[in-house]
Amino acid sequence: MGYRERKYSFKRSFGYAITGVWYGLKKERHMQFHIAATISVTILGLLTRITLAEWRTIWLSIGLVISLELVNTAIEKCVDLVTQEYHPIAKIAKDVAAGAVLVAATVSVLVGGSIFLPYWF
Ligand SMILES: Nc1ncnc2c1ncn2[C@@H]1O[C@H](COP(=O)(O)OP(=O)(O)OP(=O)(O)O)[C@@H](O)[C@H]1O
Repeated sequence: MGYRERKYSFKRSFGYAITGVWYGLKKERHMQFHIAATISVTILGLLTRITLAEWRTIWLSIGLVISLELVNTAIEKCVDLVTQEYHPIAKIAKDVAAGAVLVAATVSVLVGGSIFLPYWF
């Protein structure tokens, strides 16, 4: 049976997904920036004593950015698998995927600012 026809158990599929997250954390320099930002925001949130509702918004923002960074990495890898040559469509695919991360990161900064700034000023 080819690997495409195999049905994996939930536990095994979960293991593959964790491997994917681990790859993103280890190899992607942008991901390391997101992790540093997550740690900083968590420390600031604890020091500022933000509310549970505010933590939920922060967690959603962090999840959105990190998830999109993982999808961006997956798209980059797929494009590289298809072509190592310059191709205008490869450029569009990678630029649009990177744009999705940029949009989410910008919204997260706005969310963080709108939560923290009123406490501080
Ligand atoms: N095959 C290609 N054809 C055309 N343009 C490409 C191609 N590969 C990359 N690019 C251009 O170079 C940019 C950077 O691509 P690259 O794959 O190095 O991603 P990156 O953003 O540097 O990601 P990372 O640093 O996380 O690997 C892309 O956004 C795209 O504009």
